[in-house]
Amino acid sequence: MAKHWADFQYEIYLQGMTGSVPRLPTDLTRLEELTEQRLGQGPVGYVAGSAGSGSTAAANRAALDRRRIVPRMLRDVEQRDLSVEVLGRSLPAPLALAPVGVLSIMHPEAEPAAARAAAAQGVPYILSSASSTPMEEVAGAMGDGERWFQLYWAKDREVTASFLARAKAAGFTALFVTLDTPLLGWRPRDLDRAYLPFLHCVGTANYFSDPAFRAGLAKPVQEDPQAAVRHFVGMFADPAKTWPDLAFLRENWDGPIVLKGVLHPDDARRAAEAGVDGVVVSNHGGRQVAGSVAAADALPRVVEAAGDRLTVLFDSGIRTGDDIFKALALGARAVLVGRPYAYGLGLDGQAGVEHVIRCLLAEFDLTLALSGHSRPTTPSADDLTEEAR
Ligand SMILES: Cc1cc2nc3c(=O)[nH]c(=O)nc-3n(C[C@H](O)[C@H](O)[C@H](O)COP(=O)(O)O)c2cc1C
Ligand SMILES: CC(C)CC(=O)C(=O)O
Repeated sequence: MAKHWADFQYEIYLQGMTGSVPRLPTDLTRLEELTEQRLGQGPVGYVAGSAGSGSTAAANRAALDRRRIVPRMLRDVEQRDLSVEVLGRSLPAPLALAPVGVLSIMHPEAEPAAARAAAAQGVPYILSSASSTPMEEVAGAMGDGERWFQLYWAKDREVTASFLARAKAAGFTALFVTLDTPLLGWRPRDLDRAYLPFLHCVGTANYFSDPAFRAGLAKPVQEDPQAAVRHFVGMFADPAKTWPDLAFLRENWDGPIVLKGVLHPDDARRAAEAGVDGVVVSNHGGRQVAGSVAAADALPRVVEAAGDRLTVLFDSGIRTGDDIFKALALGARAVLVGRPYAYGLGLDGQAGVEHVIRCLLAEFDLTLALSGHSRPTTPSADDLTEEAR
């Protein structure tokens, strides 16, 4: 019989017969608290935090919780295949690791450890351009793993061009352009501690090692790290960009381009007209617009607008296997997960990230089967019911 992701469940029980239990909880919602106990409030506040009073992050969860699965019976779910095609690649399951910057605040092995975990489990890793490690080093850690690159679209054209050229040379195939962060959102949890993580990784980070970025500094990074961070904050994103500017990226990137942070169906239509390949329906895990629509509530309308012109991915609030099922039933091809793997990294390095991937996919595999499906492409709105708000 084919190996299923759900086999992880019995692997755990069978190891229990020799007295061993998992090092981390299998309910991933417990990881935040454990990470805070281990690493303290500054780093975990940054990762866990969100915009304003946290209403968008809460709405993301509520929109997924409000939708309930209506399981179907007697549909032969013995042989299951979780693979999906995304951006011309066959993925072993509908999951990728979301771009999460500055991971050295979680663990000294940072992005390379997360990337190795993704590669070991066959899941794509989307490297943040705000990585605390130069992209070439992360790529070198990944072996054959699927490498996707996330771009903050800098004010400075030379910096953007340098990032695209470096990403291409390092073997990254798809480009995820994040649109929802032309400015940093209002994040009280970080503001109250005056905690901005970039000073903590100024010596190593991807930006600070970039030749085009360094060319814009009056003094070397090591001589004046605060000035380097100030320069970064002023140029990493560009609030003046508009849709026609996308032509520059299309001309300078050969592979698939995906726009991350689309919530309105008209923006999905514009994305299709601009000739990009996909969108991520996302509100950045609730970190940007306080009071924003919940990502899962925005998903069906974007899927409808995209039709078959765009691949629609989803993130913001995925914590369990049933969340993945619901996102697919609402029309997403695959999902990204952010904070849970950052906590896994903080608690147990590469092994912690692998644990998070395996738990999510084992639970998803079981949810799929127990709901009457054997393929991730078959759940639909018909499998869900929506409870009153
Ligand atoms: C600490 C942290 C850093 C992030 N850094 C980036 C980033 O550099 N680029 C980006 O596009 N998104 C970034 N995101 C957003 C994630 O890619 C993703 O959209 C979000 O985490 C999904 O929500 P979830 O954490 O609830 O899974 C970051 C999120 C967190 C929590
Ligand atoms: C603003 C970025 C540099 C990092 C990010 O995307 C985030 O903290 O959500």
